[in-house]
Amino acid sequence: MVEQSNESAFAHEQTDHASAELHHHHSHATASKHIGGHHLLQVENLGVSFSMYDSSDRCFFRARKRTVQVIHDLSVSVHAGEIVAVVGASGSGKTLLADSVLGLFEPNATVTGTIWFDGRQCDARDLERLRGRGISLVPQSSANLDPLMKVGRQVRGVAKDAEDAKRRAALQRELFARYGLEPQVANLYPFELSGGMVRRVLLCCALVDEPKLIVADEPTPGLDLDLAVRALDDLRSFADGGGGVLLITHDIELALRVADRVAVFKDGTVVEETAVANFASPDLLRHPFTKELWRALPDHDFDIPKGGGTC
Ligand SMILES: Nc1ncnc2c1ncn2[C@@H]1O[C@H](COP(=O)(O)OP(=O)(O)OP(=O)(O)O)[C@@H](O)[C@H]1O
Ligand code: NI
Repeated sequence: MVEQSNESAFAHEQTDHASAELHHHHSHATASKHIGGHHLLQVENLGVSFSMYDSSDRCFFRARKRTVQVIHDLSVSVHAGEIVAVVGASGSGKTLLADSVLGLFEPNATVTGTIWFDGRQCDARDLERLRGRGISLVPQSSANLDPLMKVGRQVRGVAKDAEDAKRRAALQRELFARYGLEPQVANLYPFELSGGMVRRVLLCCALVDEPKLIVADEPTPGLDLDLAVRALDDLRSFADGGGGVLLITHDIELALRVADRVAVFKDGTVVEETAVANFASPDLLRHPFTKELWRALPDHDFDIPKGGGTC
């Protein structure tokens, strides 16, 4: 049961008790400002909770609301040029983190904390405005494509004016060429695409908006290993071109192949944010859960691709 009164998503929080948060941050203005300006994305002390009717209470008229805290005290950051992988178990709240960064809030959600993007502190409305204009989502599945619209038109998206339409058309052709999609793919409908083509089309949809940050929510499930690796390579080249990527995945092996840093997500929070290079040895990992993840890796002499970022 969803409460419709929009009890408070972020925007509301910004006016009341998050104003306390704002003040809190001002009290260490230098540190916070430095952090906020230094990173492309900085999420600090994010909390997401939902108010719900208690399903154990069978009498409708007596139904009481309760609050479920799904994300608490979560901090994570992404520099320009960097892929930060958020790894964690299913159902632990990873998608809610993605939604929060994109300013997508359920009506029964209460979101607290601070999000900076490109040096600016953002409230819910700012994040909504940034969606597709700075921050773009690469969603998990073709369910995000319109089944009745040719993919070329979907990739080009909605243009502001004639000039923007021209720019988008040129960029769509360029992106198709870059990602190995034949020009005539633009005239196909989503059902005519293979799994690998869908993945590249979804990436092109995000890239045509020329974002600074891509949030990729589980971009690899359902792809065979070869395609999964190529999907991540595409994100890598975006980051190498100066973009930032928040890569949400439960596949730590793939994350270690492509990311610079890993944020380990457990029970609704990030318990450790560490350079990929630290996965070379469990002694370099701090949290017991991260060490556990390390032990679960099938092959411990994998290639650590690069030195990894430092914070
Ligand atoms: N609107 C909502 N009201 C109540 N609970 C919600 C709502 N949206 C999400 N949740 C709960 O939040 C929890 C985290 O969900 P989320 O989808 O973020 O997890 P996830 O880590 O992305 O999982 P997966 O790996 O399966 O994609 C789930 O238990 C879900 O039931
Ligand atoms: Ni998810």
